[in-house]
Parts: sequence; C-alpha cells; structure tokens
Amino acid sequence: MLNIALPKGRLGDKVYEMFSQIGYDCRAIYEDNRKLVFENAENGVRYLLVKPSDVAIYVEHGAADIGVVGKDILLESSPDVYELLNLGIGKCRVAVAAKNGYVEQPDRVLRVATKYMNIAKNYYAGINREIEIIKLNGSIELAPILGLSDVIVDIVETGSTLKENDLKVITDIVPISARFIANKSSFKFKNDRIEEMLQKLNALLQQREEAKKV
Ligand SMILES: Nc1ncnc2c1ncn2[C@@H]1O[C@H](COP(=O)(O)OP(=O)(O)OP(=O)(O)O)[C@@H](O)[C@H]1O
Ligand SMILES: O=P(O)(O)OC[C@H]1O[C@H](OP(=O)(O)OP(=O)(O)O)[C@H](O)[C@@H]1O
Repeated sequence: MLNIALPKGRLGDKVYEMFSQIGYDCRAIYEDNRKLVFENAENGVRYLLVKPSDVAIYVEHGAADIGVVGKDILLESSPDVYELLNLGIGKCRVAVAAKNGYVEQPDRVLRVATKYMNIAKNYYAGINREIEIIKLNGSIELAPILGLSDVIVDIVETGSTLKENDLKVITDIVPISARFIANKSSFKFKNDRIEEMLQKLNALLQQREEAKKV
C-alpha cells in the first residue's frame, strides 16, 4: 500500500479532484466525514486525512509515503522531505499587511503578529529590521485592529479578508502553491509507484496548461 497524506479543508477539495482525474479515486472521502483513513484497494493506495499543517510531519516521519502540502508550510518548518512537483493549486501569497493609513516608525521594534514565525523572522532578518513576534494561530487580521501588533505576516489570496477588516498589503513576501512531496526512503523503495503518480500528475498539469491556451 502507498500511504498518501492529504490535507483536509479548502486545499483538500482541490487535491481530491486532481487525484481523481489521474485515476486515483478519492470520492469515498466525501461519503463519511468523520473517517480519517480511506483505502482504494484497486489502486493500492491508502489516503490519510490530516490537518494541512501536519501533512509534512506524517511524510517526514514515514507515516505517509507521499503527500500534498502548501509551500507556506514547507518554508515555515523545512521538513526533510523531497519536494517533487508544484501542483499549481492553492495559489496565494504570504504578505505583510497593516491597517489602512499605518505609517511605520523605523526607530521602534516592529511588532509582528503571525502564525508563520520562521517566514517572518527570515524576511525581517533579510532586511535588517528588528522585530518582536506575537505568535497567533488564526484570525491574524484582528491583531493590528486591536493594537496587539503593528503588522501581520499572513496568507493573502483574494484580499477580501484584509479589505473587510480595513487592512492593506504592504509587501508581498513569497508566492505560495501546493506541492507534491515524498518521504526520502519511500522515494527510494517505492520509486516505481511514486514516479508513476508523478508522471500522471505532470501530464494532468500539461493538459491544464494546454486547456488555458484554447
Ligand atoms: N485563503 C487562501 N487561499 C488559498 N490558499 C490558501 C488560503 N489559505 C491557506 N491556503 C493554502 O492552503 C493550505 C491550507 O489552508 P487552510 O486554511 O485549509 O488550513 P489552515 O487553517 O491553515 O490549517 P490548520 O487547519 O492546520 O490551521 C495553506 O497551507 C496554504 O498553502
Ligand atoms: O485573501 P483572502 O481570500 O481573504 O484569504 C486570506 C485568508 O485566508 C486564510 O484564513 P483562513 O480562512 O484559513 O482562516 P484562519 O487562518 O484565520 O484560521 C488567511 O489566514 C487569511 O485570513
């Protein structure tokens, strides 16, 4: 069996569709919404449904052979896995944002609220800016509204969360999309199976590119 860690939630829906299109049917996942393990005996795969931020942990430790995870998580936690393919879904960016009208005071330590501590630290180290990090786990946009922080470092997709909370992007840090990853020893010992999936995913991406041109 090839164990595949798939993210639950918004990214999951896009991934299940892609996998189904390459012949790895995942529709059963929608039939029982409390089950976390789904077997597709025909394809010899077992899907493990995990929190998006945990996918790389399962893959790094070999509990899953392969998985799909946002680049944001890879940048944040630098897991020891192979990043095999950019799937071009779950597109967004990590950006710095602040309240509309915010003016930075360069002589003060900048208070940054984020769940991406390492991405934020690396970004500000790169521009030599001293910061204090306030680690949050969600609803990051609240922090500058309440004066808990000066800025936030968070995911922006459409920008509507920022807009609805009277915030704006100050700087884009890095573009994000979902990546197909593999455990290093699984890649060696289950190489044929993983390469087969990789080829099919690559072919699907090519088809999608061609379809865009028409
Ligand atoms: N608004 C968004 N638009 C597009 N992609 C997003 C957006 N927010 C997050 N993502 C991408 O999808 C992945 C999963 O995000 P999602 O919001 O479903 O989970 P999460 O709430 O961040 O994770 P967790 O449940 O572990 O806290 C992220 O790692 C990121 O790569
Ligand atoms: O630019 P937008 O299209 O508005 O998307 C951005 C929002 O999406 C994510 O939040 P999510 O829904 O995952 O909630 P949480 O991180 O606050 O839990 C992210 O943290 C932003 O808040």
